[in-house]
Amino acid sequence: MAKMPHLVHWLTGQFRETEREAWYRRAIKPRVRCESRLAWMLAALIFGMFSISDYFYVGQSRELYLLLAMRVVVVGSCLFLAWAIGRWGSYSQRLWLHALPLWVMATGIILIVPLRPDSLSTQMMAVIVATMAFYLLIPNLLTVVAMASLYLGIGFLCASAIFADSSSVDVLRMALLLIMANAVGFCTLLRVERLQRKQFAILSEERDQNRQLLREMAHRQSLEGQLRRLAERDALTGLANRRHFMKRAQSMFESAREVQAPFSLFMLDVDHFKTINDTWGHSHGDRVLMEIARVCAESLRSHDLIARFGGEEFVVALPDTSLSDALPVAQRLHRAVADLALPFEGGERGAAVTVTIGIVEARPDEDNLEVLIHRADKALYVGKRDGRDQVVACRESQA
Ligand SMILES: Nc1nc2c(ncn2[C@@H]2O[C@H](COP(=O)(O)OP(=O)(O)OP(=O)(O)O)[C@@H](O)[C@H]2O)c(=O)[nH]1
Repeated sequence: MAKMPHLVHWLTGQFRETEREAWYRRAIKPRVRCESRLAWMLAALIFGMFSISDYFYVGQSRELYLLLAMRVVVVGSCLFLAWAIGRWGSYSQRLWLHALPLWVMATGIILIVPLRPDSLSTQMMAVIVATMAFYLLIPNLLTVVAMASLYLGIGFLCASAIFADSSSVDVLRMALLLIMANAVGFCTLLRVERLQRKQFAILSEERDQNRQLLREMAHRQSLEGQLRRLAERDALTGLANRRHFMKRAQSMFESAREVQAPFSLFMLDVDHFKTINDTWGHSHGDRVLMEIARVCAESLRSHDLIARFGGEEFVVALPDTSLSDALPVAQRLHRAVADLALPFEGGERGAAVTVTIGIVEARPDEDNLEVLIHRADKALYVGKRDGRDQVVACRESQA
């Protein structure tokens, strides 16, 4: 958890780190734009409405027209600036745009003193309300508001002394009231600024932790996936391994039995693989196995299952396939392997590799996958015994 007391400046209420402060201001930009626009529209409306009291104080005179002209300029400027803030106010880059209406409004309030010197007490109240509104109603940075409020207070006191002939005691009384209003507004806004930033810091930290957590979860899931694949795959050929084959083939076999669909299986064994190893080396033998795995996998349908059963032996499960349909598939694999041209180290073309395949179809009463594999093995043995390089189907009579 971040150390909050050191995070925010005690006097300005801003983050000490400029990067973080800029990030915060960017984050609250839309809200500030919207609230500022509404607040300035409201402030301009109220300031404009005081034209009614102008009429009662000064009557139809030159001062009234001057007051009306000044109010129109201030209201118009504030409305224009409210629109500009809504459109361009960024709060982090164009701070002056947010400060400008404060200074315009403050100038308008100060200018009332020479034009309506008789209503100083009402104006004093208006200044206090305006000061509080600067601090609490219109979103702005504390430093910006404090400067504008200082300008309003000093300007008003000076105007009162010069144009309303206020005594020094009255000016002092008004100065104390303004100091009080400023102190209350400053402390309240400082508290709000600090609280909002602390809240933002906590939220960002939580968001960072969540993101980190999500990253870790994704990493963990991908590791689990990798581990699962490693546990299910044969490291050399990338095909399913024996254990995974038994699990999946069993469920395929059971599904086929449930709907009484045909189910075939064949065992494929590389001929004279020992000789290949002994003649060309173990790594060439590995390449032969990988190539056979590749061509076999490419020749099968997506819902067939091929696995390396062990050594140079492969097994294929063919759901929804009868023996008569499995036979051409096995012959296709047999041909594809025979057509393989496996170059040796140095580019020399290798001798043809052949395979023997034993095929079997599950009987309707058969419910044991191991027995089915055993029968396919027997057909394979027959093929090996009869000279290899062939496809042998296990007929009922051979079972
Ligand atoms: N290169 C390589 N050889 C392997 C691998 N697994 C098993 N072998 C070898 O495969 C050979 C299998 O030999 P055998 O069981 O006698 O079979 P074969 O020579 O193919 O003879 P037949 O099957 O009767 O045609 C052995 O020499 C094993 O060492 C492997 O992953 N890579």
